[in-house]
Amino acid sequence: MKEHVEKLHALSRKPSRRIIGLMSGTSLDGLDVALCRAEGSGPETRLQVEYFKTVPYDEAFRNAIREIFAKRQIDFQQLVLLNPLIGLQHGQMILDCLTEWGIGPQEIDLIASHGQTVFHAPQKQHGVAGFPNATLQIGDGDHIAVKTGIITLSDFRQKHIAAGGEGAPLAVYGDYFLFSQKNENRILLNMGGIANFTFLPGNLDASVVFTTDTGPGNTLIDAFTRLHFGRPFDENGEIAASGTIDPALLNALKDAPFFEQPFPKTTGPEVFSMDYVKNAMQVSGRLAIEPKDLIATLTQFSAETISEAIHNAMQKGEAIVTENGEINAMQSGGVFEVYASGGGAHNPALMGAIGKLLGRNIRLIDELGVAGDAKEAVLFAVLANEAVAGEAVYFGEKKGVPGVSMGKISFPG
Ligand SMILES: Nc1ncnc2c1ncn2[C@@H]1O[C@H](COP(=O)(O)OP(=O)(O)OP(=O)(O)O)[C@@H](O)[C@H]1O
Ligand SMILES: CC(=O)N[C@H]1[C@@H]2OC[C@@H](O2)[C@@H](O)[C@@H]1O[C@H](C)C(=O)O
Repeated sequence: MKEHVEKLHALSRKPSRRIIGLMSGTSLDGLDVALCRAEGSGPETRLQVEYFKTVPYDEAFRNAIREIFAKRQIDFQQLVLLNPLIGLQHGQMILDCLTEWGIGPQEIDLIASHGQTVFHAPQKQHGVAGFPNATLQIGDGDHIAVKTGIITLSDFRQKHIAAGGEGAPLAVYGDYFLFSQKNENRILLNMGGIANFTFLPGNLDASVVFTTDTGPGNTLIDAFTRLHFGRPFDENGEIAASGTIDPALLNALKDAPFFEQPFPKTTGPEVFSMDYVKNAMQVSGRLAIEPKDLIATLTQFSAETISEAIHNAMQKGEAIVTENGEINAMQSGGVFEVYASGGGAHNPALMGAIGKLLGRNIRLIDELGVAGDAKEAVLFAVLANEAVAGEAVYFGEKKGVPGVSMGKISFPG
């Protein structure tokens, strides 16, 4: 119906847009809902977070997702049923947030929905000849649009893959638009289930902006804290702080092809799973390790792989992009600031270890005006803002940051 297209056209010309960004990540802790007001677009984007809430998932919903999450073999019907159910649940969670905030759905211009990643399979990881990079996010956007009455953009990662990327990390676009600062080289480190970072050069050159996953953030710490301690995560890193790092197990954990791959690269719990850890325990002869020592070692594993990735990317180097578009090193001269976000920023054991390994104070993204827990949801609001109101931005020829608009549009009627 053309009224919808006309509405979209009108909101692309509004001086500012109210956009709800949604993120539910690999930790399955809940849905992050960020109500943002965005003005302008691209590097001129100005964004204010008006409201933010993480709506926790109940145990039954979380378990239903876990049945199919990051698994090679699943009950196919469960996947099909969850696709609309997650859309409906997310739609209801948005309506509940709006009621709590005293805002009507008609006051919102757009929803930007990440959906739930159920399987991430970059070519380098699946290795199946003739098949492309692949990733799947479910939680259908049409269901969110119809449930809320709000135009919804969803399924952002497919365009990134279609344009040559691995479908992640997508944070890089919003990171560049919102957090670049002249004369300060910045690393924005996000530690969710999986950790990633964006490099923002102090000369603001978009063609040098770069992003990559580094490996596990909290996913393994969470899984083994759940198994051995019956808690969802190692609150404030207390278990890690009470344990001793096991060097043999740590070495075995770090022995994976992912860590040898050039930047940019992406991964997920498909690789960094409980079986991955059990295999490393076997290889290193540490099957009987004390649970608290295991948590300490897994925390150090995340800290070392994060720090080494940042260190390797930031070393002095001439070549930034190799002939085939891979990243060699940054022209940072080793001078940069690190700003952390995501749940891992609340874990002092992890933060402390990274600071020690990098020999610098790790700052919090909150200093730059956005709460660390809200950042990923905010970044999807930025992607939706770009899709409806942005101009083309050229990010150079390197891999991982194609200059394309992302998100599929669902109209409510
Ligand atoms: N106080 C705390 N102490 C230790 N860890 C914490 C604390 N608060 C949150 N976390 C960690 O943060 C995790 C949630 O992080 P976050 O919401 O950023 O992940 P996500 O968005 O689901 O993952 P991803 O970014 O990989 O998709 C929790 O599962 C837990 O491991
Ligand atoms: C496939 C997928 O969902 N990847 C997530 C995950 O969580 C962190 C890391 O792995 C990152 O690559 C990505 O999310 C963020 C939001 C991103 O795309 O920037």
